[in-house]
Amino acid sequence: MNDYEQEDPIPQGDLALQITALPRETNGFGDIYGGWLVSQMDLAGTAMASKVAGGRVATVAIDRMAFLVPVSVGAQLSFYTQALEIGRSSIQMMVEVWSDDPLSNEWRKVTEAVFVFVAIDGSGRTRPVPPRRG
Ligand SMILES: CCCCCCCCCCCCCCCC(=O)SCCNC(=O)CCNC(=O)[C@H](O)C(C)(C)COP(=O)(O)OP(=O)(O)OC[C@H]1O[C@@H](n2cnc3c(N)ncnc32)[C@H](O)[C@@H]1OP(=O)(O)O
Repeated sequence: MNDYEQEDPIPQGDLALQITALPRETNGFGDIYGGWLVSQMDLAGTAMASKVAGGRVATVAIDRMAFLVPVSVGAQLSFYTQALEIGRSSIQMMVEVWSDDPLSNEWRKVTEAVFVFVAIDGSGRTRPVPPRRG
């Protein structure tokens, strides 16, 4: 079994975004385009990272990306995020995408990646992530 195979079929982290995959997001084969999925993952991760960072963040890296299964048009996609590691200015965030396919009635993980966000100030310079409260 490799790192990406599903040992535990339960989403990890907090629900950050839900969206329906529409026909306009397909590639030439009629499957949902991976690049669109990546940009939605970035939006979900940015929303959660900016909460952790207490303000503006920038995506500095995307690591360990895996597309596990194709996404069908009409699938209800749920994006889950989990902060894995918080450094001085950086936040490593696992982003998982789960699909509820109305045709097959299947609920499964379709992709995951670790995004690295960096807390920045209004001038685009790094700033420390504030200490967590509580
Ligand atoms: C079919 C599939 C097709 C898919 C393909 C289609 C794509 C389809 C669209 C997708 C869409 C994607 C999503 C785009 C999302 C945006 O567009 S966001 C905008 C793009 N990002 C940017 O513009 C950021 C540009 N970078 C910067 O401005 C500077 O790098 C930053 C962020 C100010 C950081 O500056 P720096 O000099 O690197 O700072 P430095 O102090 O060295 O590092 C800061 C921290 O980052 C960490 N760090 C820096 N670099 C890295 C790295 N590479 N790795 C890990 N950590 C790092 C450092 O370790 C440090 O951590 P701490 O110790 O402070 O915790």
